[in-house]
Amino acid sequence: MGQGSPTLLCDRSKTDEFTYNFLTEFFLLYDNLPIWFHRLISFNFAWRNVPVGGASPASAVQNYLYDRTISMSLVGVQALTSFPAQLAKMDSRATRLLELREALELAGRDQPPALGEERSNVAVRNLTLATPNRVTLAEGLTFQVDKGAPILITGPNGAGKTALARVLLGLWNTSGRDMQVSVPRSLSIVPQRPYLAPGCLGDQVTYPKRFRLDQDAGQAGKALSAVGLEHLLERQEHGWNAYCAWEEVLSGGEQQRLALSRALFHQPDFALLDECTSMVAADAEERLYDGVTAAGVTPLTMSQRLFLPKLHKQELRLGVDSASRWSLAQLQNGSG
Ligand SMILES: Nc1ncnc2c1ncn2[C@@H]1O[C@H](COP(=O)(O)OP(=O)(O)OP(=O)(O)O)[C@@H](O)[C@H]1O
Repeated sequence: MGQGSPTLLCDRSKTDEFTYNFLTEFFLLYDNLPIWFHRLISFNFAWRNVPVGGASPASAVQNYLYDRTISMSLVGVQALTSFPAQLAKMDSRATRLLELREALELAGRDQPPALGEERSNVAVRNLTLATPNRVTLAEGLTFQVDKGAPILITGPNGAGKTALARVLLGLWNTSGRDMQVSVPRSLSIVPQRPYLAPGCLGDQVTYPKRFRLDQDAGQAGKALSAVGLEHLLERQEHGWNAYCAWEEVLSGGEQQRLALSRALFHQPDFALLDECTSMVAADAEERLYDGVTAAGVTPLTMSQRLFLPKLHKQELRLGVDSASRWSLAQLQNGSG
């Protein structure tokens, strides 16, 4: 390098020094950028950034090597500190894979819910009801629901009422020695918080089927009146074809009634009614349930309390303080 070179570099030294410091900081912080890039840039600036009246290129290289040693050490320390977190992530992935393998093995061994088989009743035998993280909610659960003989499934919060609904719908895994869970194909659910599909008023009643005015208006009209929502048809300017954000326009109780109207429209043989009238005025509940049974739908009613006992034949109580944590009783008032 000639004599004139340092003078030229001195003129640019302030900017270069700032850029050098900035880039060094940057690469120290974001060490996941390729190390070679860091080396290349740093070396380039170290070579050019000789301070005013100062060091030779040789000492600039020395500075660079010193910086690089520090930065590499920091990179190493950072890698070491992040290692436990990475290990935990790997461990959780491996655990999930093992769980999946176990679930697949179990599915091969135990009988899954016989969703494909046509059955005329709901039959559950020796079921161990458990959450996905294997907290047992009930053991040896056994009951049967025949057509026309509604069952009331009660229990406090967290007892497993919705969990049982999920098992019957085939959404949760089942286990238990000699276990049997058989349900008819014609089984639907009316949940506590209904899903209101984007679509017209007709679509809300016929969900998941798309509403066809010429085919569905009659049956949908009957279903809407049975749940006391016939006024919606008049209230909406476009009748069945009215569109709006239903979850904003309808009250909680109206949304629940609308969800119930779906069961009356489709008329499945059995329906899991999971606290589906919790927001409906108490004096209207009985009429709604009468409408369900009159439509030939047999309810499996999930409720925290003994609810409309005269409409149900038996009570399955979950969360009972015994070894198996459930009990089954016939209801004397069950209507025939
Ligand atoms: N996806 C899930 N993973 C793990 N545990 C769950 C899951 N869903 C529910 N649980 C647990 O399963 C237990 C039973 O829940 P479930 O919803 O069936 O109770 P419930 O009897 O319907 O209660 P509530 O009357 O409050 O609706 C609860 O302890 C709940 O925390």
